[in-house]
Amino acid sequence: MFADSAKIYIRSGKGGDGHVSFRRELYVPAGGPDGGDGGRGGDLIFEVDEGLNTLNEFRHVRKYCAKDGEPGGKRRCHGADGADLVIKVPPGTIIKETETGKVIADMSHDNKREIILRGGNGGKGNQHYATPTMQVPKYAQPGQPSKELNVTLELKVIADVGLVGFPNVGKSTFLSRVTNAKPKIANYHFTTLNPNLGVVDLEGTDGFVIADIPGLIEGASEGVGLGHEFLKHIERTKVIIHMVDAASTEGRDPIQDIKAINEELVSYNPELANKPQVIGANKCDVFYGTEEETVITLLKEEFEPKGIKVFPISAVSGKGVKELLYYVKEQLNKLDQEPITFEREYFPDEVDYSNEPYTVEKVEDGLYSVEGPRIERMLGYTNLDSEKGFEFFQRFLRDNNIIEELEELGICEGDTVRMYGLEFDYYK
Ligand SMILES: Nc1nc2c(ncn2[C@@H]2O[C@H](COP(=O)(O)OP(=O)(O)OP(=O)(O)O)[C@@H](O)[C@H]2O)c(=O)[nH]1
Ligand SMILES: [Mg+2]
Repeated sequence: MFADSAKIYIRSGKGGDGHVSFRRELYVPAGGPDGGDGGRGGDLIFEVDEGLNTLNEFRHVRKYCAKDGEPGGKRRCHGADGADLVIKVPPGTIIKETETGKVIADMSHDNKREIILRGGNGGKGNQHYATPTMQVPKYAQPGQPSKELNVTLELKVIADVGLVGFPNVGKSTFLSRVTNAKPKIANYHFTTLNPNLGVVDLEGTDGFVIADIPGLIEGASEGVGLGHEFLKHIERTKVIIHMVDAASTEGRDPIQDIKAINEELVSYNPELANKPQVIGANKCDVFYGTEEETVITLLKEEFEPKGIKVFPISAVSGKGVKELLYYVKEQLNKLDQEPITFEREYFPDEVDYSNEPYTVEKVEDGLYSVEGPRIERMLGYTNLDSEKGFEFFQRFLRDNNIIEELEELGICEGDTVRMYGLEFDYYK
């Protein structure tokens, strides 16, 4: 079965915690701190594998986690780094955040490898925290937490040209006529359920790729029929060949058909209206006498003033097909050669923690405590050893009104503030 989308859960590795330990040597009564640093957590990486062309594998495994970093050890022992996890995807895979549908990465063209979630840094061991005033630091930095996300993978067909139209108008017949592809052709609706790709080998040119998109119907943009699943493939094509049953073999009006499909395209994505479009007025071999001229003239009068050229063709006999292909190639050449890529809209690293709660409490006279996941996280990220880190820490307390709250509780100079095993003296 062809899978063109999959939902998975991904997680980077957590950083290993820093270690708290003290040197113990014979004849040395109180050795200094020697707790080692934790290892880095593994990154979660997506990589293009040119040999893949479906997302089938993601049907079986839905959870992907990079390895956590090991904690630091005694005697300055550095914890091992966690292994990265590399997820292989076919070219043209788009990674979106599941809940918002925002694009995280577009794995196509030059983008062959991208780190989607970074592993957490390892925490520093207590060996780093000895200062002249604190000889026995009982604190080590926790490792940075892992990052997790639910993502949706979508495989978009990368073709220069998309064949769109109602079911049964002859899209697959056309594809089989002009390319090496061998799609199923039959006289019923929705013969094609998955997009087929084919390469057009056009004399004197470097050819191009056509995708045969499954039949669209009214309401496709709202998910009716099979359209919704496949409309997204059209977004990536540069030129649209709009196939229509000009001979009305099923009794429908070709002009109304074209208008209906174009409305679906635009309501799915208004930018689709800007793509160059060419009409393949198919099944012209069915006409008798002057019928063809009458219908083609009507089509031309309706669409050519809008810049959409009409080509009478027969996908079965091959009549008119070459002319249409050369015109399509001309349109492709006119376009700016920039490949279509999807811009990044979602940034997993910029998760907003500003709503996480914290508590500021008076434990006893002269002792206060500040706690909460946000505080712990901040301490985990901050190297209090460095001047910059300490400045950041103070600014954080001020910006988040923590100092203000402490003052409201009646803190005085020289009192102690406890945060996750760390103790600070309060001075204005
Ligand atoms: N007379 C005639 N019949 C055609 C022509 N092109 C296609 N057909 C017939 O129309 C029917 C549908 O053709 P397909 O190529 O399967 O149509 P499709 O647009 O791919 O259909 P779906 O995959 O169902 O959307 C088949 O019976 C074809 O033989 C043509 O140029 N002339
Ligand atoms: Mg078909």
